[in-house]
Amino acid sequence: MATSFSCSLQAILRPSHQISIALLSNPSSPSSVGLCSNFCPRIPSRFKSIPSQFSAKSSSSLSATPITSQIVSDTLKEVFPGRIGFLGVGIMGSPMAQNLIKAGCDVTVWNRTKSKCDPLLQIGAKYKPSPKEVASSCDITFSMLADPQSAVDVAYGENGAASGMTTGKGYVDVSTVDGATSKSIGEHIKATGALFLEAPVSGSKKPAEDGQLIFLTAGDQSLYERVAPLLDIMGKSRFYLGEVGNGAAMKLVVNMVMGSMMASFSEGLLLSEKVGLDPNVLIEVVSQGAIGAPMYSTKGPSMVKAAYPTAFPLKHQQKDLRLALGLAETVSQSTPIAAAANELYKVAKSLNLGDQDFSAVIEALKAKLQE
Ligand SMILES: NC(=O)C1=CN([C@@H]2O[C@H](COP(=O)(O)OP(=O)(O)OC[C@H]3O[C@@H](n4cnc5c(N)ncnc54)[C@H](OP(=O)(O)O)[C@@H]3O)[C@@H](O)[C@H]2O)C=CC1
Ligand SMILES: O=CC(=O)O
Repeated sequence: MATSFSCSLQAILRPSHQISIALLSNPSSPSSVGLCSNFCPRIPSRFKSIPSQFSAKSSSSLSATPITSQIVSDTLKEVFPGRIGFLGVGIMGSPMAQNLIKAGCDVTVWNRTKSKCDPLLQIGAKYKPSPKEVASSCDITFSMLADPQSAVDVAYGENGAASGMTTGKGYVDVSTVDGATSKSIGEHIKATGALFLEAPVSGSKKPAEDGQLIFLTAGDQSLYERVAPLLDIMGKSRFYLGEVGNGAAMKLVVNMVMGSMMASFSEGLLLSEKVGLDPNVLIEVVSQGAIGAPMYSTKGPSMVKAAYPTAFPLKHQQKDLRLALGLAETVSQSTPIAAAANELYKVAKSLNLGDQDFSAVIEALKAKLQE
């Protein structure tokens, strides 16, 4: 109970931080300042991380009244008085739905493989046997699917979400897909009278568990504002990028860079070893310098041990590179580095590494070196 209360408190304060910061930093109320620094340590940094020109944070409904669990739950009802559906509870969808449930939201889940819903049902989620039934019983439905085909099937295939959508409802697709797929899903949703937002996320399994994702949204702005408190439960920042397709494009460009970085890092690890250096020292040097990225220090040590515990499946990284190359094609931009990286991920997939973490791309390089 204590855990779920503090989780709710943090989640509820986050969407409303502009006013809560003002109230809690009142010099006449030093104990309130203590409460803020104890319970919302991430507020200052997340505040900075949301570029004001892109964000449309909702205003606060919090008051200076001492916070009790009843007030927290009332506040949640005020910032989001609705039922939430979640379609697809794989590596990402599961912790995202879990954070909504822990924050006190009324969440109904569906997954193609039903057993993956069980841990969520145990902590209070409801279950419906099809995307259609989830959408018809919820106000807002999120989907987190593997790829364009599954996103389409779940959105407007047989018994898809669109067949349960009506005016007043909203569909938020957080899967990583290409812009054309997203637009097609948006058109089918809007044809029902409902609203559509694409909102792919940057950040992997751990950021999803920690509620630290970055949402790259585009589409209906009123829906964006309506779901902002929910995005703030699951993420640390959110960007509103305008027309449907822009969120997908931003996500693909980011993951194109990430895939190339991982391939290049793999090459460096293998070269360092070959010339007699300790690759663990290379990881340390890279991490301390200007090219340091959390990805290198978190994944590097296990890569040296040839272990690839899955956070971001390699097959999804290859899908993102493929889609990014398609995006570049639409504007006739040459992307030779991403194209070379994509070839490596394809080799890794042919070595049956698709379900391993994308850092397993190093195995494709090892195989090439042995040729
Ligand atoms: N993992 C990561 O670090 C990140 C992933 N992403 C993106 O998020 C999305 C989900 O990724 P992740 O959770 O890692 O992947 P998973 O492979 O763990 O989950 C994929 C989900 O899609 C479902 N699915 C796949 N095919 C179908 C289908 N034909 N019909 C219905 N459902 C289907 C799966 O159902 P089932 O359980 O039955 O297989 C599962 O729920 C992807 O687009 C990925 O690129 C974005 C940011 C980070
Ligand atoms: O899409 C993957 C990620 O880490 O972001």
